Amino acid sequence: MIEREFSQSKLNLFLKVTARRPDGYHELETLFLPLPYPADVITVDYDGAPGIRVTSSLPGLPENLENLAGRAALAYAEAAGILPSWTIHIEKVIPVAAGMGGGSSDAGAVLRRLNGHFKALPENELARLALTLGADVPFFLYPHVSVATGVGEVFRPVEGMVSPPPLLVVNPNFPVSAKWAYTHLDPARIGNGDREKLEKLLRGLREGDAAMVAGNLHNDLAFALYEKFPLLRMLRDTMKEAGALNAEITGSGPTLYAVCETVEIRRQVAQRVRERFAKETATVFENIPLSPIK
Ligand SMILES: C[C@](O)(CO)[C@H](O)COP(=O)(O)OP(=O)(O)OC[C@H]1O[C@@H](n2ccc(N)nc2=O)[C@H](O)[C@@H]1O
Ligand SMILES: Nc1ncnc2c1ncn2[C@@H]1O[C@H](COP(=O)(O)OP(=O)(O)OP(=O)(O)O)[C@@H](O)[C@H]1O
Repeated sequence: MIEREFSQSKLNLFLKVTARRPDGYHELETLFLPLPYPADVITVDYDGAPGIRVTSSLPGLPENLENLAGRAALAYAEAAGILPSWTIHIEKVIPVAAGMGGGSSDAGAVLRRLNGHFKALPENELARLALTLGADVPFFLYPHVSVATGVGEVFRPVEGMVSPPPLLVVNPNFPVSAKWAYTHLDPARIGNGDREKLEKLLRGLREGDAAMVAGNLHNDLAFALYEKFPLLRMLRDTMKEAGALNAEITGSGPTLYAVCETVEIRRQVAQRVRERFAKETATVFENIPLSPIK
């Protein structure tokens, strides 16, 4: 038997680092927006030889238990007391080490599918397991627009529908690890604040007010990235000059997203990026669905 599961990506439209914990991890307040595109597709074949195998469409991506999806499957089998005979394949579309949560999303999708299939673990146990795999994994168990605190695992759902403005995602084709981004965070930025910005951002999303969304984006991890990689400043400035209301880095980067007033402006911005940057330098994801998200 083969089952399929979608593995969405995410943007952090707001990311404030509020504290550094003794174990080196950081506490944050972040607004997660799940994106149905780009997304990976995961298939789980339950009828293979004993063991867990993970393959992917992307040459060079870690396989088997070195892949986060494989580690998720093993953690599930152990916690549920199941002898696995699973072959997992990842059709990789989400850029890797991009700040879009790709590996975390695959891991979350595997946990969701396996528990949908076996129904062996209660939700709180599944959430606990997810967190052992990475800070972003709990969000990807059931991706929904939410404000997260803790290390990203305590959720306050955003009430009602949100209507995100037209968004354009641009991935500069080089990787940045989350560890690098957190290590290079200026300690002076750590602390509470910008609450008002987050509230305005949420209001902008609920009211479908693109300018209010664009004016209240925030990412504490972005500053070091702009300083280290001038290409990111060039991409951001190009998108703004081409008509985007604003552009910012998501999560630990280096992917940027632009907030546009209309789909027509988004098209112009995408075209300008494609003209100015070779496709080897930047991948443009333009067709991000616009429908309201619950
Ligand atoms: C930047 C975000 O994507 C925002 O959603 C996440 O905070 C990163 O989550 P992630 O990639 O799942 O992170 P993990 O794989 O758990 O951790 C990778 C590294 O990032 C740093 N890290 C991660 C999450 C966090 N809240 N504080 C941290 O300091 C740690 O140095 C850790 O060693
Ligand atoms: N299924 C997977 N998909 C992507 N990367 C994976 C996967 N499994 C293991 N990895 C490894 O994990 C590292 C981080 O990749 P990932 O795409 O998850 O980063 P990211 O987009 O920055 O995630 P986040 O936003 O959660 O920090 C890469 O070096 C990659 O080799």
